[in-house]
Amino acid sequence: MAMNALAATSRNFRRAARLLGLDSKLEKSLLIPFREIKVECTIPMDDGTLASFVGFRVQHDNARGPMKGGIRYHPEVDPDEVNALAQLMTWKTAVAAVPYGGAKGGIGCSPGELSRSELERLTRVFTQKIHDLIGTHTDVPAPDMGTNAQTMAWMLDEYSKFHGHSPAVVTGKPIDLGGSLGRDAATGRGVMYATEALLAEYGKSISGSTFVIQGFGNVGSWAAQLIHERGGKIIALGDVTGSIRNKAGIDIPALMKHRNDGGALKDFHSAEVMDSAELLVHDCDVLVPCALGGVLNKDNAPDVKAKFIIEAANHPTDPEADEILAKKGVIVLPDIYANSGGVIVSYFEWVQNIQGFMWDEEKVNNELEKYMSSAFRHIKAMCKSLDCDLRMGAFTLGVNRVARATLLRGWEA
Ligand SMILES: NC(=O)C1=CN([C@@H]2O[C@H](COP(=O)(O)OP(=O)(O)OC[C@H]3O[C@@H](n4cnc5c(N)ncnc54)[C@H](O)[C@@H]3O)[C@@H](O)[C@H]2O)C=CC1
Ligand SMILES: O=C(O)CCC(=O)C(=O)O
Repeated sequence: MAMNALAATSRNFRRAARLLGLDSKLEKSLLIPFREIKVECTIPMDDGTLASFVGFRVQHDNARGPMKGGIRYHPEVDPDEVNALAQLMTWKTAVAAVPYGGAKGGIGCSPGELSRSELERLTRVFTQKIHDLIGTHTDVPAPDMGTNAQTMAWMLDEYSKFHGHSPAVVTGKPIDLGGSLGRDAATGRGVMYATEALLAEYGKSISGSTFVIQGFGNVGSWAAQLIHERGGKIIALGDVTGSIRNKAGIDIPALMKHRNDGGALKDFHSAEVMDSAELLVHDCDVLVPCALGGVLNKDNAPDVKAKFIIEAANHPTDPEADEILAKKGVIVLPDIYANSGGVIVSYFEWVQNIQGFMWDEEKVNNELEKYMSSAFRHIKAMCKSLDCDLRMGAFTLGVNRVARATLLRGWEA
């Protein structure tokens, strides 16, 4: 059973605040969100009936810049989860050293059960309800689970009806509307760079290591392709429809083709179907969760066999699981660093929109690699100076940067 996401994230924040010796009033102020928005979104469905959904945007902190974070469409979206994810964005943008604060949004819905036109109407109504609270220099949404570049195109269009053409109000847009080359792959590419950096610390590399991946959407499929390209052997993989394995390594380009042709994972010809409950505890060198939060908890952590966990998803590991995994000697690379490639390239997209100048893909990927490797060095330095694990190294790095910005702005009023 997973812990409440907000309780788990706040627990990690408080541990970091204690390690940093943060003033208790500043600690309290950093934890409370700047603003929580909850809106009713009622739309006509294709059959003529009305349906109502609840949309959220939590703007957690803006001390370091405009608030930034994705919009999730998923049935389990709730205020505590969005709040936790918004808080994680604040520490993540600080770890990545991009000039943003943190936010996250979502709508409680099942996107797979809505038609394209229903999704468009829902996105437009949600944007109408929040348009005066987001903006290029206040809060900049992006895609997350269940949303994509098309969702951002609808948000951009709806927002622009109120405020004039505003390409930098969302990132993760289609290239034709000012999206950045490389943004689609960026989170997965960042996961690959982060994995390389971590394995190198232990004298290992992607090539020759075995991987298990949960989630085969934007993040999971790009991570799988890039790990595969670098010689990593992906021996098991799963999504919401089921899981597959192949000891010799799954042929990822063939699986991509199968998926893009509309095939389900379980019908992929050159792998055997396995029980999804076994996926996260499958024997491997590196486990890469790329789907939901809370999937590694006190119930399954004792059975994890991976030596390394790369948190490509947000908040896949409970603090209770962290303790169990640490005792087993499993090294966990935390989400606020491991999946920061997405927001880093979102920053590049925003910069390009504001400058009105497009970068080529090579520049995007080279800059992404520089930001990822710099953040890793800074996290390692925090781990060394505070004698802590990678999660606390990343949290203390992020929290300290936000605390400094807050104090510099004159928090002591
Ligand atoms: N898209 C982005 O740029 C970023 C995403 N993330 C995080 O990465 C994770 C995945 O996001 P995306 O790939 O964008 O979402 P997506 O919607 O493109 O893909 C989600 C994947 O998770 C799978 N999934 C859903 N429920 C599952 C379950 N119960 N068991 C197994 N698989 C399940 C889906 O089948 C799908 O393959 C989320 O935690 C998200 O917050 C983090 C940073 C940036
Ligand atoms: O690209 C972005 O702005 C945010 C992506 C996101 O939601 C995340 O990193 O969790």
